[in-house]
Amino acid sequence: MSAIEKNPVVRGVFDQIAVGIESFSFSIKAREIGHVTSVSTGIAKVSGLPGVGFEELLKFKDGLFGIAYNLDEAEIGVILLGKDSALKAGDEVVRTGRVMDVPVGDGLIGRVIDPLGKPKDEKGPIVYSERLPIERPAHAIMDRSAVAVPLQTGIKVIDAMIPIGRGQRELIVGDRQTGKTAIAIDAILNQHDKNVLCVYCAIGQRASSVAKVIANLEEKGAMDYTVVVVAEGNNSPGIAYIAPYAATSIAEYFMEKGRDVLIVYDDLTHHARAYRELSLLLRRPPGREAFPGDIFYIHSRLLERSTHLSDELKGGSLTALPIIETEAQNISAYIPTNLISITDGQIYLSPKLFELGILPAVDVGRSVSRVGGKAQLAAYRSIAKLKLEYAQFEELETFARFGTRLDDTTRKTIGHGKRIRESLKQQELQPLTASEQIIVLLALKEGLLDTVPVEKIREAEEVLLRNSKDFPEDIIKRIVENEKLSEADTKAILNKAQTLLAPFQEETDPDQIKT
Ligand SMILES: Nc1ncnc2c1ncn2[C@@H]1O[C@H](COP(=O)(O)OP(=O)(O)OP(=O)(O)O)[C@@H](O)[C@H]1O
Repeated sequence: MSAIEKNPVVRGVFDQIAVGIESFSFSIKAREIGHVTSVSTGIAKVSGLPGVGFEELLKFKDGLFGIAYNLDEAEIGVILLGKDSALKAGDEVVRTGRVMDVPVGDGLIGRVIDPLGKPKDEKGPIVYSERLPIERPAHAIMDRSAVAVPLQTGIKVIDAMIPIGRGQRELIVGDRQTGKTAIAIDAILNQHDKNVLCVYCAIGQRASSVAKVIANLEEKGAMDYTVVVVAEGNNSPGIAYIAPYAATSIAEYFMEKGRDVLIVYDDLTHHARAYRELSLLLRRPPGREAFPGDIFYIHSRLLERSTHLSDELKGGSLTALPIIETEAQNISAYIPTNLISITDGQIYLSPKLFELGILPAVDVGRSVSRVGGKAQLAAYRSIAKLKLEYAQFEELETFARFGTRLDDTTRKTIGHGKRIRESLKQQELQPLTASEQIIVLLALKEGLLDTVPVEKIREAEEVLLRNSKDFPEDIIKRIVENEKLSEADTKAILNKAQTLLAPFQEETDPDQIKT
């Protein structure tokens, strides 16, 4: 051994080099590159990627992405997330090793984005806290709590007769142009002081309709607590397909932070159609109405993510208002029946009522809320009878049309029912607080409006609403705090209402002359 080799410092270096050589392992990371074999609207067939996983994100040229969907041995079917006009057979495709995800975080509030997380407004780049996969498993049963807190929509007919609770999934269903979007937007506007964050997801809507919704939200200050996710009608079907999942991941982020969130899917008919288009192009076998076999599953796994989390998981909630468009009022078509069975109730909008100017055109008889009743504010119990009275009226009204002579009781029921119908009308973009609703509906239920001519009901109601601040403050506070109204409270409200309604009362029975 030479003198240099005996030097302990040099020996130490030699030892370290020896250990390094021993532990060195040579590894080559293979990068799988496939090739496009064919392209059709919204999808591409790719070969040469044997290791690709289901729903893995694939990168095409020019920043175009796709989701691996059909995994056949010879080639895979890919859903394209963008314009495919430049794509052609032979182009390279690279695996990314990850699934599709979206940016989430407080920075998204007030923003309009596309389902890929890119901004669609002119407010600069999106600032986000993390990225979440768009498809996430729904929370397990043990993670969930019962629906116990109301989600006030501000719409009288809904809050009083078809109440929605936080964590519920309530379908809004109706023909085209029956006011479906209007109901969802009113529900969003009503959350301004309720600390509920909102996500509005437009799928396949016309750009002009989406612009109108955003303008309304902005004008009423609702963008301060809303995220808008837009997949327009002219986007590729892949974008429309992922939109509700991306929006749900954004909403879930806030829910998991303990916030109450409301999400609107406008609408899932377009979503189902986009998925049908993709499935047919991917040559999946068509079933009923040419929809693929897993059409029920794509919607159930989406809506199952809405829930009310347990206190251990911070107690946040995600309430879903999916919208579905029917054709010729056919609620027994495939997609409507699927969604009716997935959700916890439905608000049915009737084109007939819409034509008659009864807005919102909610058909109370065909609408139901399967869980919200338990979460409804206690004060609404004092007006619970209204729903029954309205149903009785609707039945009798049909008979009355035949010109039969009516007895006194029937005449009174019809007169009362007409006033209920008139009082349930409500302009869009004007949600009412719970106390305002209770004042009007209590006066209605106790018959104070029965002596007001039907054509003056709106005016009389406006007087009540204008003066709603003059009603005893402690009672209003109790309504909001979910306390039951005592007999004394009811009396106090009715006394005040009676004074305000005095100028509208007619001495004779206003229905006497007409029937
Ligand atoms: N309560 C209301 N008061 C006054 N106008 C209303 C009310 N509800 C809806 N409208 C009007 O009815 C029209 C249709 O409403 P909306 O766009 O909400 O319907 P939709 O069913 O969502 O339509 P689409 O089928 O195009 O999605 C709109 O012009 C809207 O302003």
